[in-house]
Amino acid sequence: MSEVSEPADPADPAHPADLAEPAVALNWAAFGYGGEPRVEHLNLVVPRGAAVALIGPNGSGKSTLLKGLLGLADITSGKAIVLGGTPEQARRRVGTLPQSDARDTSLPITLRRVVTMGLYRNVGPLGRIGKRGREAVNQAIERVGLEHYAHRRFGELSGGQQQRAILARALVSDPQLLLLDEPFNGLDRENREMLLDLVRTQRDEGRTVIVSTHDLEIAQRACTHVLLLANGHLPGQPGHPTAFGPLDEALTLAAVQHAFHDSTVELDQHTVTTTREIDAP
Ligand SMILES: Nc1ncnc2c1ncn2[C@@H]1O[C@H](COP(=O)(O)OP(=O)(O)OP(=O)(O)O)[C@@H](O)[C@H]1O
Repeated sequence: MSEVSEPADPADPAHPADLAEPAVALNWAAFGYGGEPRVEHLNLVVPRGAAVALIGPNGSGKSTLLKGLLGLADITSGKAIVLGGTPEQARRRVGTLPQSDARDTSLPITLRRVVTMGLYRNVGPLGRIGKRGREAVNQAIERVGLEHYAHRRFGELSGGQQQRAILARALVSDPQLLLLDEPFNGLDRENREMLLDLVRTQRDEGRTVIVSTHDLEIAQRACTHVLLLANGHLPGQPGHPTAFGPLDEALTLAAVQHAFHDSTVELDQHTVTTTREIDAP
């Protein structure tokens, strides 16, 4: 016989009633800039604890979708619910790793300071980071294996270490949703394995991860779901989804070929690779 539980308190963010809500629900949503959609026709529900691989060719709107979920790109039509509210309301509970080219490595600050910045949205840059905050910073740095580098200047770290530091900054506030924009770009094998492991751990701990990538092996090894985006058929048209669902149902060769309609798609054992015809020798 199953147990009868207490009624849910919807005001308690850690309560199961809150966790039963999807992490993201998009209802014919479109996101873009200056009122112009760059990705559209998004109709999907991401359950809590899912890890979604966001895959599509250049320009299909992966970054725009991630920015839209943070309230940093316009919602030009439809509706977007993130962690039960608007993207702006959810932002404090979302951790982000922007694309590496959006990173300023010239700032003369330590890795520890970079990670501490992940708490500013809760306390503000002039707010006091108490003992708990300092412990959270230590834990986030340890989690990405950089405890011996905490006092190094951020700009002196290798690309992979910088990526880990930004990841620690995303994790330090214990976010319920992680949005990672091409975090595997330029990583060597060791950093890549560490990041794959971290995505799996986040998911196992009940957090939701949406990770954009060009690498289908990452989807296959770390994710539960896949969202495939395609470019519009004419230049300048917004991107749109071609498949969304659990990985074993949605990540098929046909669906990938559909998304990358201007590329050659090959299936090699467990790995699917795409080559743009324009780039092929
Ligand atoms: N800030 C912006 N203002 C106006 N248009 C933008 C802006 N950022 C991106 N775009 C346009 O939106 C479209 C989608 O770009 P987006 O960066 O979201 O695609 P993507 O799938 O992430 O591409 P990539 O794989 O190259 O990172 C592109 O046509 C791009 O030129």
